[in-house]
Amino acid sequence: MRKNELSQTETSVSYRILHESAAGECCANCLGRLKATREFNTEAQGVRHDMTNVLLCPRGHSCREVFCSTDCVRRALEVSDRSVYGWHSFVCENDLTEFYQYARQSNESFLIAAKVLARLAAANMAGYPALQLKSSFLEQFQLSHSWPEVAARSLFESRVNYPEFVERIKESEDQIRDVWELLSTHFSNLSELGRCGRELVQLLNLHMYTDILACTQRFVCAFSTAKVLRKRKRSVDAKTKYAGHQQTQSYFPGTIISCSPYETGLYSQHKPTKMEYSGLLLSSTLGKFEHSCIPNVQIEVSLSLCAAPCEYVALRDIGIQERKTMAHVPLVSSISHREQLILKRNGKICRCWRCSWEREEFQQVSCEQMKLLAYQAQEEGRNSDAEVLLYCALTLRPQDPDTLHSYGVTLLNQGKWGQAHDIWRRAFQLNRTHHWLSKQAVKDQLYAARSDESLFFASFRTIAVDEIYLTTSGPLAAVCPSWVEAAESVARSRGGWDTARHKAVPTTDLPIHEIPGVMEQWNRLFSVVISPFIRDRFRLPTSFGTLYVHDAFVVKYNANEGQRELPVHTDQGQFSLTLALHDTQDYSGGGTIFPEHECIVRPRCGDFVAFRSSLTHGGVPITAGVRYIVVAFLYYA
Ligand SMILES: O=C(O)CCC(=O)C(=O)O
Ligand SMILES: [Fe+2]
Repeated sequence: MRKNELSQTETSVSYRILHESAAGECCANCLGRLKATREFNTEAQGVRHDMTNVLLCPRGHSCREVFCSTDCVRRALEVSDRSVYGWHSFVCENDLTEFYQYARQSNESFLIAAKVLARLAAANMAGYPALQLKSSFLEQFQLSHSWPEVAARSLFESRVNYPEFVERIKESEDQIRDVWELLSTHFSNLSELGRCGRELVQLLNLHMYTDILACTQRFVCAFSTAKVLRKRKRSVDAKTKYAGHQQTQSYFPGTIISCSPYETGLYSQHKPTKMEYSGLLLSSTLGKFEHSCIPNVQIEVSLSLCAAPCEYVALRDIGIQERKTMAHVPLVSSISHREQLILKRNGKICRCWRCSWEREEFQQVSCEQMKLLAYQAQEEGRNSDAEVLLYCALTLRPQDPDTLHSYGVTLLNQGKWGQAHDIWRRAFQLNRTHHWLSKQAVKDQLYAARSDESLFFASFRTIAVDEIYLTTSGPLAAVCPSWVEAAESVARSRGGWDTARHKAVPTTDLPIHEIPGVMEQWNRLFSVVISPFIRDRFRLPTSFGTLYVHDAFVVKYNANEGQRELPVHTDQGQFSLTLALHDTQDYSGGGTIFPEHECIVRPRCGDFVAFRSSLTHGGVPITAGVRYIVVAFLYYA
């Protein structure tokens, strides 16, 4: 299976009733499936239930609860001779209605837990600990079951296969713990519901794990659970908009991420800042993936109103014999923390190479494994870890071109621009046939640094001191039309523009050094205009270093097809520039947006905006016409 391929898709059990009630799905009392059908109407944004086969709550249905039989209605509502409230009397039309409605808007598991709470609360409210009594009653008959088991059994009465249930409790302790953690997160929101919410929180105790399982098992026996992160999906990037763009990054590999249909695509996946838990996934497939700290599969969930399709995406090439693994614990944590979590969850410690490496059992890790660990570390943004791993791999195989290439990348990712290019240059001397290294060497040679040829400082406007400067006298206006023409002619000869050169935010572009004629002019203008301007504005003394080009390319935005905009991102360099090759009258919209400064800069033809690459910026959507720009990423070394 190749990297980024989907191994399978399925619709998870949970989330099917996210944002809506369980009505129409199952009986409120016995949780048995109802025959009622459910229709989802996207236009009306609503759900319509066919209620012909179900019984509504006889108290007026403000609770919107439904039952499968008169027997269940009776059990839910009856006040028995021991004056125990039926659990539903307790939630329907009293203090708890608000809580219950809140539960409805939350996810399935929470709803089920809410029912458990209601049942326990009902028992306690009457001053009659019914469940415990049942337990002691059974003890008289010398049945050796713990009270939570009996309690669980009592919730289902005779409808549950009890031996199987007890077996499952043992198997599923970790999952129950997960359910519990998730529920307790939700419960913390209960304080907002005032007194009754707070009282319910008090009722929670450890035994509830089993109760929750008892309630969920009817639905989801043998289903595992996992937390779902809200993040942009890898599979979306790999497959859709920029087809053929194979390199995607994963910041929490192996964990489950989700993509809400309401999220806009404006923010790129680069540098995610937030991990947000958005729900609990109950799925039949999840349990089949073993844990590994170097997982090869990531599970991605699309949240929608009526179903939650899961996709299993390969994080790297997976051999036929290889086991598919995912991470059961957050991989961003330290080895000791991971050890604790994995031990608690799986009852054993993890024996993957990553753990061996981090436990400093270095002899256990081969050179190939070090490389793999380094690639994973790079994907997770742990570049200093990757640097150490690659350094060690290089002590074993000092001339390995792929390792040298990755070593350069990992230096680059840490802002060590000069060192990275140095390594690549030396690696090329050792391996002149290596595809990537030779391409890089050609590029570096073409952009070879020259000293500044003048002290020509273009006139400018300061947009933000020490951050963004805009030239105003159009110092490069003379070359712009011919550059656009040259780029279009190269694109025609190649059968189109490139869309796969940039990892985080792919642009429709062509590299300057592959456009004949433009390269030479660029180099001259770079040393006459661009370099002096940037060094002067950002105070980079000639005595300490030189300004180099890491990458430079012509970008084409077209309102009618292809790229119209660029998500907000940061660039790969220390200084970036955007040079306008067209006049602003030739298109509508467009420009470089700097959200932190709340400004959009639209240079005139021949002017450029220079800024620090670490500043977030993006390309504003164009609404008509075509916009050509040159983008360059520079570093000072
Ligand atoms: O469209 C723009 O002005 C921004 C382009 C850009 O930021 C990039 O290509 O990295
Ligand atoms: Fe950029």
